Amino acid sequence: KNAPPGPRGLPILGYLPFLDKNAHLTFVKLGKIYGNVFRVYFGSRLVVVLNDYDAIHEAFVKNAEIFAGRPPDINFKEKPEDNLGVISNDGVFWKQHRRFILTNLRDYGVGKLALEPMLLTELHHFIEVVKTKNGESFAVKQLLNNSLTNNINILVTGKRYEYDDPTMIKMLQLFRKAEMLFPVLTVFALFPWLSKLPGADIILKKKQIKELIATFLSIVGDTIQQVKVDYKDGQQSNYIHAYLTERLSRLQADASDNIFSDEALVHIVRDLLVAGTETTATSLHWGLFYMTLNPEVQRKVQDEIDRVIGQERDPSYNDRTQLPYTEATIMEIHRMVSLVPLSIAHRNTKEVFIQNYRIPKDTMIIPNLWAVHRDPKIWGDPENFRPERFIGMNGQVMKNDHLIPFSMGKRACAGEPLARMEMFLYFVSLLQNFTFVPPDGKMPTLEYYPGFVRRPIFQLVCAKPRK
Ligand code: HEM
Repeated sequence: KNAPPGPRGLPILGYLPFLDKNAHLTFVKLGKIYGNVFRVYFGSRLVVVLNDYDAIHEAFVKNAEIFAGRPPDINFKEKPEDNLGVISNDGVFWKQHRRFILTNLRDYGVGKLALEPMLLTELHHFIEVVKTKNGESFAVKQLLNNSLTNNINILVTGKRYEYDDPTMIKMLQLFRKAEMLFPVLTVFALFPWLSKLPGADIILKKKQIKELIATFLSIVGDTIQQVKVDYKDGQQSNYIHAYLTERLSRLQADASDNIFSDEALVHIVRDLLVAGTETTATSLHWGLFYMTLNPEVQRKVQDEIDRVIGQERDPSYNDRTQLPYTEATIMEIHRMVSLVPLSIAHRNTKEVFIQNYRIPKDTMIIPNLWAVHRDPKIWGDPENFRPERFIGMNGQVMKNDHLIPFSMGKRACAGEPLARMEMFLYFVSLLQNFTFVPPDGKMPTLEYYPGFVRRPIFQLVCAKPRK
C-alpha cells in the first residue's frame, strides 16, 4: 500500500536486464515516467530511487537519522569481519568512527589555513613534474594520483612518498587495478547476490577483486606497523597515532570497549586512502578537459588569477573570495562531472514516508545526484558548461543548494573540506602555471567508463607553460 510506482521487471532478475551500463541514465528516463520517487527490483531486492533534489533532501536531510544506514552487503563483503570500514558500515561503529575522522581532519587544519603549507609543498612537487613534460602531451591521471595520495597519506600515516618510491608505485598499481575493476565492483555494490551465482568467479572477476582487496589491506597493514614503531603514548601527530591514543584511552575507561580496534584501523585507513585519492584526482582530470574544451573560460580564470595572485605568489585558500569566476568554474566542473552519479547506496532503518510514498524499513535507497545536476528545472541549460550560472548580479559567487557532488545529510562525504581545498589550490596553481590546449591537436572527448565513479576514457592533456 502506498508503495512508490515503478516498472515491472522479469521474474528473478527484476529490472536488472533493462539497466543501461550507466544506471543513472536509465533512472533519469524512469523518473520521467514514474516521478521522482520510484522503485525498481534488482533481482528480488526492492530499491527506491530518489531522482530529484526535493526527494533526496526530504530523505537525507529532513529524515537524516533514518536514512543514515547502509545496505549490509554493498561493499563486496563475504564475512562480517570484512565490514570494518567507515564507508560501508552504519550504527554505533560508523557514528563513532565518522565523528573521530571529522574531528581529526579538522584538528589537522583541513578546511583551514593551517593545512595549506603541507598541501603547497606537495603541490610544488607536482607542478615541477608537470613542467618536465615541456608542453608535450602526457597522461596526467597517474601524476594526479601520486600527488593526491600523498596528501591523504601525510594526514593519515604521516608519510609522504617520492613518486618513484616502491610503496608509492605499488599503491598506484593497486589504484589502477581498482579502476579497471570499478565496473564489476559497481555490479557487486548494486547486486551483491550476483556474487553467489555460479560463474561469478570468472565472468564477474570475483577472484581478482578478492585478491585486490587482500593486497590493499596487507599494504595498509604493513604501513600501520611501520607508523606504530615511532608511536609514543598520547601522540596525535597523524590519524593512526591519534587512533591508537583514542583506543588506549577508551580501554582505560572501559576494558570491554572494542569499537576502536587494530582490525578496524586497517579497514578505515584503507577507506580514507581510496576515497581520498581517486575522487579528487579524477575531478581535477575532468576539470583540465573542460578547460581544454572551453578556452574562453580558461582565459577568464587565468586573467582573474593573474589580477589577484599574479604569476609568482602561491595561491592561498583565502584567495577564493577574491576569485569568484574561478570558484564558479570549479562549481561548474563539479556539476558537469557529477563524479559519483549515484552516490553510495543508503538504507532506511525505519519505515518512513517520502513524498507520501511508503518506504519499508531496510530498503536500498539510491540518490541520483546526476539527475539533480542535469535537471533543466533547476539549471535551465544543464548540458552547457557555463560557470556564469554561479555568479550573482554583484559579480560575487552565488551558491546554489542544488549543487550536491558530496551528497547531503549525515552521510555526506567526510572528506569534503579536504577535497574543496585540494580542488581550489591545484586548479588555481595549474592554470597559473600552464594553459591547457588540445593534446596532439585532438579535443578530449567526454566519454567515460561505467562504474560508481565517472572516469574519463580520454587520458591525455597538454600543459603549455605560461612563463
Ligand atoms: C571531489 C572529491 C570528492 C567527491 C566528489 C566525493 C563524493 C563523495 C560522495 C558522493 C560520498 C557518498 C555520500 C553518501 O553516502 O551520501 C562520499 C563519501 C565519503 N567520502 Fe568523499 N568525495 C570526494 C573526496 C573525498 C576525500 C578527499 C576524502 C578523504 C578523506 C573522502 C572521504 C569520504 C568518506 C570517508 C566517505 C564515506 C562517508 C560515510 O559513509 O559516512 N572523499 N564522498
